[in-house]
Amino acid sequence: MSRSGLFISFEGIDGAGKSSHIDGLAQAFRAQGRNVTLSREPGGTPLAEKLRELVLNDPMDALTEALLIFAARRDHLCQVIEPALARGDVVLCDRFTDATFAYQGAGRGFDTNLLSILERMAQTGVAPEPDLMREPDLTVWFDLAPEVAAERLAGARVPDRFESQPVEFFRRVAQGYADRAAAAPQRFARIDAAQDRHRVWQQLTSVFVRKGWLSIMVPTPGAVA
Ligand SMILES: Nc1ncnc2c1ncn2[C@@H]1O[C@H](COP(=O)(O)OP(=O)(O)OP(=O)(O)O)[C@@H](O)[C@H]1O
Ligand SMILES: Cc1cn([C@H]2C[C@H](O)[C@@H](COP(=O)(O)O)O2)c(=O)[nH]c1=O
Repeated sequence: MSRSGLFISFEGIDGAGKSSHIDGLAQAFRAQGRNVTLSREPGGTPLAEKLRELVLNDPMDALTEALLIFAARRDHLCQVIEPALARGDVVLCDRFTDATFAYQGAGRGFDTNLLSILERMAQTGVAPEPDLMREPDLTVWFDLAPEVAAERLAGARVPDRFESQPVEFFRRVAQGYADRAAAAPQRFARIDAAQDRHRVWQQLTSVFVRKGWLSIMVPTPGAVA
């Protein structure tokens, strides 16, 4: 029997802890017989990865930044996400369009009406249903205070154009995520990312079990039985 694809995005401010859990979820889905496509934004295709390098490192104005991000997203949808969903894969994507509304919209103060127009242009006409604007089936939001995220990231890596922003920027980004979640509560699952890794993993997997997408609670990756 063919299975429907699932498109799941992971969001949160830099350092919230998303990436620490995405591989574990991929393993959990694979253990239950699902094919998984792992990807990230900006990025996920050779072209989009080149655009990622520019967006994360080169100075540019806000419109250029938004256009490059949506160009990368369009390529990613065409080359990776839609084909994977058509095969019935579970697509686990580290960030998607909510990041654009949170970072470029709330963080940078870019016009969100214009972002909505770009979103419709970039995300429509790729799915088999011609009028469908592709969006995630579920968005897992790792909610963490910017001060805690900054402590976790301190000294961990050389900061890029976003990571080097002051804490006030991340307060606006965090509020941007909260607003997006409030506007689409049926799509969002909030994770309290201030908990320790084990509890974050438990809360995360319980979301998937409740939806019927994972059939059992999955042990924390690396945990000794
Ligand atoms: N629950 C946790 N408690 C304490 N530290 C954590 C927790 N989860 C992750 N970390 C640590 O915080 C740092 C950031 O985690 P991670 O890279 O997973 O975040 P992220 O949301 O993917 O960040 P980014 O989007 O900036 O890549 C890492 O050093 C990681 O080991
Ligand atoms: C998709 C997307 C991302 N960003 C920012 C957010 C992060 O600072 C970086 C990506 O780095 P990560 O370590 O892979 O999380 O890009 C953005 O500003 N707008 C977006 O749409």
